[in-house]
Amino acid sequence: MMYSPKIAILGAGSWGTALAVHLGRAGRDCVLWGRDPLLLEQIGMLRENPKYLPGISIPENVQLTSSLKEAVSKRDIILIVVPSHGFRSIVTELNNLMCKTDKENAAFVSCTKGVENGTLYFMTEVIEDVLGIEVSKKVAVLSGPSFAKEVAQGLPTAVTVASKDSTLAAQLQDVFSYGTFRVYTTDDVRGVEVGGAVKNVLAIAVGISDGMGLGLNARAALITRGLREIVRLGMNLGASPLTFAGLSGLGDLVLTCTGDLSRNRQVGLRLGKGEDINSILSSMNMVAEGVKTSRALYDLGVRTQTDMPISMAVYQVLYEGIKPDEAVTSLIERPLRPEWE
Ligand SMILES: NC(=O)C1=CN([C@@H]2O[C@H](COP(=O)(O)OP(=O)(O)OC[C@H]3O[C@@H](n4cnc5c(N)ncnc54)[C@H](O)[C@@H]3O)[C@@H](O)[C@H]2O)C=CC1
Ligand SMILES: O=C(CO)COP(=O)(O)O
Repeated sequence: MMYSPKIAILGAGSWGTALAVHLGRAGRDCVLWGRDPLLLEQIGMLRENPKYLPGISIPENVQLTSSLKEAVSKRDIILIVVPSHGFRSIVTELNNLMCKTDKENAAFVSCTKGVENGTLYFMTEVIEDVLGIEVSKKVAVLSGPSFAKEVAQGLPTAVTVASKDSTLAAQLQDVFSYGTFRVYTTDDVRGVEVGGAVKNVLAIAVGISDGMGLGLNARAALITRGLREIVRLGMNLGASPLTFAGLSGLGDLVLTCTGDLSRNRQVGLRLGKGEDINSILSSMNMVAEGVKTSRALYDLGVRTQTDMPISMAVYQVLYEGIKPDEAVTSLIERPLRPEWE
């Protein structure tokens, strides 16, 4: 019998809306939840999200609600697509409002890319911490190179679903794969989360370099040495190095560092041109995860004794008032070393 799950998508920003559009087109039973009732009402009237994904029509079969309780009642799959700083509060609300049976029956899928400040938890760890679910059983991650706008436009996209539960990973692969959207599976949950979180910080670094006009050689160097940082951290956290050559590693790193649709790259470009981080952030209506993640990554680097000079330089620019050109100089003047060690 065909697997026909009921899906809830929590977060009506650009990515949540794009996923709803995609799943709606695939004929899936899905409901999109957003915290802003007025926006949800507007989306319902226009059948598009004017704030986060204008110009893209949302299929009629996508249900809409601003009631979290209603969204997650009797759902088989719950996609969490809110920024990492709001992730814990949503999961805590779920924990409080879902009945035991609904909690036990649902699979929880993080579509968020970041690390929680303070705890330094990845999103599946936040889920486990709050819901007390063994990660191996009911948790998955969806990640990879996937600009919301392009997914919503139906352009070819390949992503990765990671879960320790191979049956769940295969079910999600089947649920999401439709049209030009291809899904691969892996059991390396932590590796996929590391790649998705760190690439946002590195995209800020590449944006800074490009914004300063440092050229294509510098861009390639930052991406390649940045990948080295992802691999080092990932391996210190028990991930498989192979994961970082995949879609959620190199794939998303290249996309975010070079694609102008990236909000993180845009933050970097503007920093590189001399703008102040506070004025950049106050002008944006969307999240650039790398800004908050760079702080958590700094702490994670210290805790795991991982050498991550590019990520650290981004942290210094964002939080310690170091000027972009000083950060570049300090990277270039580092002691010379073998490429692999
Ligand atoms: N936009 C993209 O192309 C992609 C984004 N992602 C990831 O998806 C996550 C969400 O990003 P976007 O949808 O792009 O962000 P966005 O900035 O477009 O929208 C964020 C949404 O979350 C809501 N929100 C913010 N704080 C919240 C909270 N505390 N509780 C509940 N809702 C809250 C906002 O109202 C908004 O609806 C991020 O981790 C991002 O890295 C992943 C792949 C692609
Ligand atoms: O994660 C993304 C694409 O895979 C989106 O990147 P930004 O958050 O930088 O826009």
